Amino acid sequence: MSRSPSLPDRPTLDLDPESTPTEHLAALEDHYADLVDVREQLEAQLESVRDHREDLREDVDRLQRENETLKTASLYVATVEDLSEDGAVIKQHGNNQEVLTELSDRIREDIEVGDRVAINDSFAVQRILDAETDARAQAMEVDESPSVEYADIGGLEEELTEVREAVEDPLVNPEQFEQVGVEPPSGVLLHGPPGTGKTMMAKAVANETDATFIKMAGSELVQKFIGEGSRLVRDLFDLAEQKEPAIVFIDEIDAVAAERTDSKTSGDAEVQRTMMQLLSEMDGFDERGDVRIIAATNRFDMLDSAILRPGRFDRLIEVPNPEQAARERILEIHTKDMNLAEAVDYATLAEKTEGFSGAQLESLTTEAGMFAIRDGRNEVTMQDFEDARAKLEQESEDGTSTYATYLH
Ligand SMILES: Nc1ncnc2c1ncn2[C@@H]1O[C@H](COP(=O)(O)OP(=O)(O)OP(=O)(O)O)[C@@H](O)[C@H]1O
Repeated sequence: MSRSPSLPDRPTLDLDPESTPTEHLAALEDHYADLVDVREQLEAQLESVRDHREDLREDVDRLQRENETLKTASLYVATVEDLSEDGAVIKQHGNNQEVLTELSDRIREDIEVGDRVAINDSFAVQRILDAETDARAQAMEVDESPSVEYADIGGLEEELTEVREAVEDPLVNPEQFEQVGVEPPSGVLLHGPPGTGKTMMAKAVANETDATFIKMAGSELVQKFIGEGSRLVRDLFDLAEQKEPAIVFIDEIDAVAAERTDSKTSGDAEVQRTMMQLLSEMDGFDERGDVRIIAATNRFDMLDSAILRPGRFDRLIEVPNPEQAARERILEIHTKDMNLAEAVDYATLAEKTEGFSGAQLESLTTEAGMFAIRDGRNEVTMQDFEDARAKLEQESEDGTSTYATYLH
């Protein structure tokens, strides 16, 4: 709010040249008195503006402190059950404790019955949270029928066979496992550098088994509020059960399943709780029906061994960067709709792209196409691929490429 006090009028001095010296002096004295008066008014205004500035400073300090507390303290989540003159009746998630709590003016303006709110240790409402459905929709990607096919994946034949055995067979042919008397593997963990086709494989299996693909990034499970991460894990598995057959894909699982360090911060404990929820969902998996779970990580070395125990992620599949033949195949897949000059040779291109991931090879083909377009041609030449490679390597050296560390 801006406050601009109006300034007093500036006194003027009109001396009559005809006046006597006595009148002259009287006029000057009057003028002096006016000036003193204005000065007093201005000083009073200055004082009040200073007071106002002090008030504002105090407000800023208080808000900063509140902000800090909000950022650092662990908060609990509750639902607003009722609103009255006295405040709000809220029910805390997890223990279902009902409490009547007063509301600050700021919160009172916006709060409604049914809202999810963040509360502190003294049950004071700190924030109104986004609607649950939004949080859920944001955190999960649901694809009823992904379009990736096995044929779209270059290389990774053995890896794909393993994934299919562990995920597809139990969905398509469960009797086989019953007849032989073995439990199908619970969870499959794909590990390897970024952009090597882990997500693609999970999507392709979902497509080929007519299962719904439900993806959640591990980083989404690391939530600010106590109980929220575990709640999302429960939501994830409940949704999978509703949509069965379904494939649950948890990307970046290391975000919740990294080996604990010595730190005992509350954030760490919360991540630990989320992981325990994930493990317990997996342990109770048999009753879940046709739901299979695939997880992926680029940081296998960091994982907590609890997650790798039998009955959990007990099928580990490494997904490496592609070898020569696989690189040729990936280039072929990603150029199948491109108009290539005759001289474009996959084997030579594959030789020159050692160390590239599938995702980088895909960027290479797109970049090569862009060079042709910029040059006004409708045919992509070997030189375009060479220019594209130079550009990607340059970006990798400058650190502007997402895959920088994987380029040699
Ligand atoms: N083996 C492959 N065959 C064909 N295309 C591939 C292959 N690997 C990666 N790609 C291309 O790269 C894109 C990214 O791959 P994907 O998302 O499957 O990688 P990811 O291993 O899951 O990576 P991240 O670990 O970064 O999540 C794919 O959409 C695809 O176009």
